[in-house]
Amino acid sequence: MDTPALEVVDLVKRYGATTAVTGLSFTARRGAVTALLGPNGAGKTSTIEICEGFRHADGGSVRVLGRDPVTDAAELKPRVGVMPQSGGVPTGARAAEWLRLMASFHAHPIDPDLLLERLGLTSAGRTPFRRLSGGQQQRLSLACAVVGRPEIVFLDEPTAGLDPQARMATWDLVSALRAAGVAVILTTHHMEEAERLADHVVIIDHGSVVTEGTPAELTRGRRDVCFSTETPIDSEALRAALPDGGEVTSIVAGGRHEYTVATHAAEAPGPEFLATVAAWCASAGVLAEDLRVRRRTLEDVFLETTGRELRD
Ligand SMILES: Nc1ncnc2c1ncn2[C@@H]1O[C@H](COP(=O)(O)OP(=O)(O)OP(=O)(O)O)[C@@H](O)[C@H]1O
Repeated sequence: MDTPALEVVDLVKRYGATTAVTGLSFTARRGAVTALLGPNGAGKTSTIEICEGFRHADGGSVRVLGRDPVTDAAELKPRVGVMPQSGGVPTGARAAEWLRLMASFHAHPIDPDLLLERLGLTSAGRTPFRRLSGGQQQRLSLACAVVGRPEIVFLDEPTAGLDPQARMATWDLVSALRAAGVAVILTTHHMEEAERLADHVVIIDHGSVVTEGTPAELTRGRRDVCFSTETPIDSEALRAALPDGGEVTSIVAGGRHEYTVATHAAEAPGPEFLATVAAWCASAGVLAEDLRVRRRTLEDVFLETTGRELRD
């Protein structure tokens, strides 16, 4: 079996009295995108920075391409791409010159001009880093991380604050890296990003893994029945009509009442559950518009596993 591109075992990181990472373990494959999801302060950046060799662990172990990120740093440097959350490029450096310089450190780099074009940065090539927009700075950092054709690349919130076009260009690049056999490790707060890009999702909270799997595995077997109405319904009466009790929640959006009906049964609601909801609506004279079975999303799973309270 292939050795994993990244292996994190029982990782611990403390900052004074704060334990940011508490026995965290996961692995990441080559040719796959592994997404680390977690609320603010969950320990994602600390974990990534230890993997990058920028921070020392207080316990556990990390192997990047089978090597130790601190003691084998020199050997790993040309094989590992790093896009930090911010910075990494001198403020006065012109975008294209800097990327060409980065490319010159590698034996078989991607053509820097091609990469600039791909990320929509060609016209900003002569602009010093500090004068680039936030989104352009981010894309240049991404270009620097991948120009050397790394075997593994760490992207810390690569699309935070990007407009939809720039986000799409970033997603395309991540998909191309994956197809080329690169192990992509990314942190993100965008559930859609994880759902679309990730082969493996690791949800982290309070410094350890709360659940992990493919997006399909994580959302499997979880479905709700949803519909909307012009006027409010008697939610309690609908709940009472459900075979297993179930749960009816509602929100008001755009002046409409949107209902979500979930089952408490272990298995996903089947055709009869949908029929029960439809039959109750008919008997109550409720026109259930947009009635559908909705697969639960990664965002639902994220909120279920990490809770709804706000973090510092
Ligand atoms: N250099 C530091 N000194 C002290 N505490 C730190 C330091 N870096 C991080 N922490 C603390 O460690 C915890 C984990 O932070 P970390 O940045 O790893 O989380 P995160 O999951 O990346 O969060 P975010 O999504 O907000 O980027 C937080 O409580 C944070 O305040």
